This record gives sequence, C-alpha cells and structure tokens, in this order.
Amino acid sequence: MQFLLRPRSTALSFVGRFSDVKKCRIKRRSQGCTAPGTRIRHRWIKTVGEPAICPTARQFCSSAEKQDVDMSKFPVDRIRNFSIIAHIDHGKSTLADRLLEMTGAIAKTGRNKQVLDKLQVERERGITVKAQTASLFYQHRGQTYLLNLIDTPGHVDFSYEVSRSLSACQGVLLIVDANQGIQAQTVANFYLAFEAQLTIIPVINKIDLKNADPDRVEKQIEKIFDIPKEECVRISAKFGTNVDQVLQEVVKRIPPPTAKVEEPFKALLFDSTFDHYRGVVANIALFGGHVTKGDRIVSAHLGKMYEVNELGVLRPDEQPTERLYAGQVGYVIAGMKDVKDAQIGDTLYLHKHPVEPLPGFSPAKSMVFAGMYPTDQSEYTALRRAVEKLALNDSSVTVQRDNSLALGAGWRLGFLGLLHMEVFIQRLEQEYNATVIITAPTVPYKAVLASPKLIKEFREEVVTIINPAQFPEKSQVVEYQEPMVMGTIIAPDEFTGKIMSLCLSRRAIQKNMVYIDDHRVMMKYLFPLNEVVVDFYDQLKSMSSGYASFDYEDAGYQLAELIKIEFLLNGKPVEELTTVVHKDRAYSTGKAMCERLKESIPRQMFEIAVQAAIGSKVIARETIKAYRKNVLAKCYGGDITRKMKLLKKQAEGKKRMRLIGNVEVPKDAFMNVLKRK
Ligand SMILES: Nc1nc2c(ncn2[C@@H]2O[C@H](COP(=O)(O)OP(=O)(O)OP(=O)(O)O)[C@@H](O)[C@H]2O)c(=O)[nH]1
Repeated sequence: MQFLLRPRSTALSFVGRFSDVKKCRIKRRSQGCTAPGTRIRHRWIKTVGEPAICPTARQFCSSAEKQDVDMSKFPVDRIRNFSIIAHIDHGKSTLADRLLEMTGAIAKTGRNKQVLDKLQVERERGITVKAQTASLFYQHRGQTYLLNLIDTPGHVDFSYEVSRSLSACQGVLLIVDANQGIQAQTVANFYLAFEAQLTIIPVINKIDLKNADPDRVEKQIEKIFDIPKEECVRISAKFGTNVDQVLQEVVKRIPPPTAKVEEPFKALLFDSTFDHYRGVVANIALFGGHVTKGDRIVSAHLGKMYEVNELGVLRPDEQPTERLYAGQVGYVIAGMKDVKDAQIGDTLYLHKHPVEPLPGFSPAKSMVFAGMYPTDQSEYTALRRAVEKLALNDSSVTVQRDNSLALGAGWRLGFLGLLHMEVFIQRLEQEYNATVIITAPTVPYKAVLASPKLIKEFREEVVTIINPAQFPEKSQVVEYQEPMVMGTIIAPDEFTGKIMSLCLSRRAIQKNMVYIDDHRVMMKYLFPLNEVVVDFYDQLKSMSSGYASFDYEDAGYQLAELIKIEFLLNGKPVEELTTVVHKDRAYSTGKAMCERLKESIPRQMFEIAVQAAIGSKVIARETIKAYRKNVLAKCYGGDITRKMKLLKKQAEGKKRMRLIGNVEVPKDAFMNVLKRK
C-alpha cells in the first residue's frame, strides 16, 4: 500500500511506505497532488488503486541525487537564468521534464510527464497555466553551473506570465514544433524576448515525428526572426534526443546575470503564490547582494517592512537554504498576509540599505469581465471565501462586489481572456467544490461623458464600463470607445480567402500579410476585442481544419458606435441581460437573445412579451403564449352573460399578473440565455 504524504517540516510530498514515513504529518491536501481515487483517512492521504500521480512525489524520490553546493562561494558567471517559451503544445513542459531528469533534479522514471504542471486543471487540460521555476545544477567541462529555468504557459491569455518571467532571465529557449512550424504565439513570444533584449536560442522540437520538417522550420526562423539556421538546435524532447546539446548551448550562449554579491541586496519579485499556512510565497530574482533568514526587508512599492522567515531555492520543490545570493532565483516567505503585499514587479531591499527600485512592469490588464453569482444564495459566504482564496493565488483576476435583482449578491470579475475565465471557474469547482452562474462576458468599453451630473457621479470624464447595465445613454456622452487588439493569424495559404472573409465579418482591418514560407501566410488584423473574445478562434480553427493559429495583443481604444440593448419581460427590464454591441449587430443580437429567452421560459397562465429594446424603441419581440385555462368548461349551454362574466374575470386576472410583472423565470433560463454559446 502506498501513501501520499505531506511532511510538516517541508513543502514536499512523496509516495512511500507507511513505515518509512510514520513521523510525517499531513499538512494539507496540496494542490494537484491527489490522483483520482484518492481519499482522506484520518490525517493521512491514502491512495486507493493507482498510486498518486503527484509530480512532487517523484521529485522527492530523487533527493539522493541532489548535489550540495556552497552557494556563498558560487561564482555568478556560472549562473544562467532562462525561460522556455513557445506556442501552445510545442513541447515546453516536456523539454523541462528532460532537463530536470538530465540534471538529476527528478528521477528518470520514464513516467515523468509535464512535471512542472502541478495544478489539477493543468494536468487535465494538458496546458500550462502558471509559470514554474526550477533550479538545476549542471556539470559542463568539469564545472558546476546553476541553471534557473522558468517553464511558461503558451496560451495568449497567459502571456502576462511569460513577460514577467522574462524579467528574471537573460535568455530564452524558443521552442518550435518541427511539424507545425512557426505559429502565432511563437511570433508573439519571440517579440517579448526580443524587446527584453534577451539571448534567443531557437529549438526545433519533435524531430521524431513522421511529418517533421526541420529544414522548413529553420528557413521560417531565418526569414521571420532573422536568426541564422546554424543557431537552431534540433531535438526530440519526448525521447531526449539532443537535449544535452540544449544545456550546452544555454551555458555557452546565454550570458550570466550582471548581479554582484558585494552590492546591497536588491531583488525583483516576479511571481507569488499564497499558502494558507505560511502566507505569501514570493519568487524573487536577486539583482545584487544577498539575503539571509531573519533579515528585515522592505518592498519598495508599498514601503512595508517584513522579516524573512524562510527562503530557499526551487528544485523544483521548495528547498530551504540559509541565504540567497546575487544572480540566484529563489523564494522568500516573509509574513506577507496577502498577495497584494507582494506586488508583482516590486523591488525588495534590506531595511537599512535602500536601493534604486528596478523598473518593474505594469500590472496585468483585464480584457474580459463577467458577473459571477452562487447558484443558490445560501452558498454566498462559502463562495466568497473560495473566490478570495483563489484570487490570492491568481493576482491577475480582478474582483468587485456586485448585486443583481435576479441572481442576488455576487461579483464582477475581470480576466485576461476567456480561457483564463474558464480555468478560474474550473478551479473554483474542482478545488473549492463551488457551483456558480457566470454571466455573458463583456469587454471594457469607455465613454467620454458629456453630462456634468454623470461626471460628478463617476468623478471622471472618461469612464471604463465593465458592467453593461451601467452603460450611459447616448445623450449623456460625447463618444464611446471600444478596446482594440492587433491579431496575428498564421495559416496555410489555401485558407487565406476564407480567413479574410471571416475577419471582415468581424469588423477587422487588415494591416499586413507576408509569406513565412512557400505555403504559409502570416496576416495582421486590427480587431475590436469584442469580436474575437468569444468564438472567433473556434471558427478560425474549424474553417482551417485546425491549421490556423491566432494571437493578439492590446492595441488601445478606438471610437465606436455602440448601443446598449435592454431586455424586457412584460415591460420590466432584466438588468443582467443588458448587452452592449456595435450598432451593426444590434438587431441580430436582440433577435437571437429574445429567441433564446423564449425557449428558456416556460409557458405561464398569462402571455409574456419578451422584448429587446434600444432606449424606448423595441427592436425584437417574441411572445410566450399563455396556457388558456378553460373557465367555461363547467358551463354547459346556459346564459351568455354568465360566460362573458367568467371570461372577463379571467382576463382581469391575467392583466393583474402582467401588471405586477409576475413572470416566473426559472434560474436555469437565465443561465441558458446568459451563458456563452
Ligand atoms: N512526438 C513528440 N511529441 C512531443 C515532443 N515533445 C512534446 N511532445 C508532445 O506534445 C504535447 C504537448 O507537450 P507539452 O510539453 O505539454 O507542450 P507545452 O508547450 O508545454 O504546452 P502548453 O504548456 O500548454 O503551452 C504532449 O502530448 C507531448 O507529449 C516530442 O519531441 N516528440
């Protein structure tokens, strides 16, 4: 029988025999460490059937292979800090597995699969959501090198994770799939690294595939990125082919950090997580000096002082050490109670030795907003706790309290994109057992206000509207603006015509089109964010048989003719259905939503008018017919005046119901209409 355990003294979990680990106590059920079939018994987690697939478990098994290196004497010129970046699924995490194995950080079991993807949602979806750091010791020509690697996510929604990881590095491995070639996120990630002036090593992965064409990919890299093909490394991360060459190139080509141990302590806080027992665990890159357990440190941005309780390196699990030195990447726990205390991009310094803060980086910008409510209001408090905890671990989510007449108390949440939103909700459901109603996503519009009353109310002239219900009327504004994005599409040229008409239908303006090789084109389009946020990528994928890739970046705001559509049930507006659309979409959206509402609301004793309206003008209408109760059923023959009296009474009853707007709308009707299709 095997047990998955979490010893009290360390953050490590491992699989072992009961007798080996009697003294250990489970601290908590750690994220991602529970395999299907795992259940908690007493204070132990017992794995039933399959042994736990806990990645951290395997790493502990390899602890014997860990080298003890005296970091105080470790020369900075033998440190390399680098990130692995690529388009989604091009093999970043698989390469990270091989690098961890080859440097002895984890045991070579043949079963290591995306070891650094620790969250349950990451393992289920097979994608990286959170960047992960690992410190490796590598022997090269008789010398030990310290390699700090950061595995990053590939999806556009998480590119903020990539850019902040790059701030702790001097170089990157740019992975490109030997079969798919350069894709949209390859280009986006290349430019992130290029603009940060990092050394870029192109790595062509999956050369074992039958359809691999590394020559073609090398040509693409030469043409698009202007990197000579001789600089590319060809590997198979899956089978470990040439992976050693990658390590050699890292040592040879990526420069060491310029940090000096003699300088005062100066560190960039580039990532953080929240542990309920120990508070904030901040990942830092040291740009100078050293920090020791017990030191008093200050965060430059907030000016708050903390005492370092624990620090160490990530190998890839936390391994506590006494000190961290210039050039190293590691973690500190310093009694920060809230992730907001650990502002990403902040500079840490020693209490008595203030330093010039590092440039840092701007906070993540929410691209998509949605309302979230408990399915049952009695679960509000539990859900509030879950949202707070999860938001602590994901500082790129913005949370504001919100109230809805139909759905009760809830929140308006801001996300970096739709996948980010889905991942957040999946984590709420899986990690906190919460069930929620999520409203239709909307993008942040801007309105330049004309009405002095509104300016006073909002306390500014240009307001950002994240809740369509608060969208100001046209008469009250000078103009509306909508967020724009610069989209990059890469696809085989046979699909160019179809893609162009799809983009046109999404109000996009073509900016550029180049051939990246004989058969593939790269197109640049300026899109309104609203047009790409929901289903654009799905449509693009299906029309190109899965061959097109898409990425976008923020491109500011543009003037737009926007219209607020309200939905009414028997004349009463339903606030949470209010939608903002471009004027050209108003009629089609109004009609489609009315039809969906009609399908979702059951027939009642009176007729229900479902209307879409722009101001006082109704633009679409559906009618839900009443059940006609036969009040005359018991009147056989008889007096006509009696029949008329009964029918009049029934009509009055219906009128009264309509008048008080007593439409019974089942909760799932809202969900059906609000939910994205
Ligand atoms: N045949 C083959 N498959 C590979 C190779 N490297 C990775 N894969 C497979 O490609 C898929 C994606 O690999 P990942 O390592 O998860 O890719 P990733 O870039 O980390 O993905 P994201 O984190 O989601 O962006 C997995 O099914 C891997 O097994 C390789 O060298 N050869």
